[in-house]
Amino acid sequence: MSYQDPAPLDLKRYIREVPDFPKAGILFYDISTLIRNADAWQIATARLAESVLKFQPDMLAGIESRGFLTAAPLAMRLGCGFTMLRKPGKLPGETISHAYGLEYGHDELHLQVDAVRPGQRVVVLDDLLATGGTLAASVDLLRKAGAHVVGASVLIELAALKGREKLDVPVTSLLTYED
Ligand SMILES: O=P(O)(O)OC[C@H]1O[C@H](OP(=O)(O)OP(=O)(O)O)[C@H](O)[C@@H]1O
Ligand SMILES: Nc1ncnc2[nH]cnc12
Repeated sequence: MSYQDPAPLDLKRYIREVPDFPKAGILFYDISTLIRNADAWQIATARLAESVLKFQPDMLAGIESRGFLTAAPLAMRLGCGFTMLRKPGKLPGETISHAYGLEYGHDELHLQVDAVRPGQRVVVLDDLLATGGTLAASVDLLRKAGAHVVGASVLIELAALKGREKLDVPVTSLLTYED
């Protein structure tokens, strides 16, 4: 059964653009204003589900923290498991990690070594693709844990930063900003 969009809603109207956050020169795309609107968030989630469904995932992986917001409702909707890629010091048990650069700094992600079963089809979710460092690190970690990473999906893509070029899996995005 395929999802029928009830209205041609322009989701970009719900993304707040904040200049110079978190530091000078960065234009921050704030999804708070999208997710606080029930109708807009429901439509965004449904459209995202439609784009993720074609990867036929067994499991969705969400990236802390805004990636949890996109991945968790989709996992429920698609009947998939959900696993978390987390910032340092948050996950118990044995983890693997990867440090990476961001548009506005550096960070590190961790994944539990037993987070996925070998060969499971995993789609990694985030709210936004900028330089691609975060998603590239996530794909790397999921593969080290034995996953078959079949795709990556985001709400927002900042195309000028060419993050997509860092990824060797197909990427879907709902809203593309050219600059
Ligand atoms: O493509 P990149 O240049 O790697 O940037 C994208 C990442 O940056 C933001 O996360 P942030 O680390 O700010 O964490 P948050 O989700 O906890 O706010 C965003 O949610 C993505 O995860
Ligand atoms: N410009 C931006 N807006 C919101 N989240 C981001 N993550 C990385 N770059 C970002």
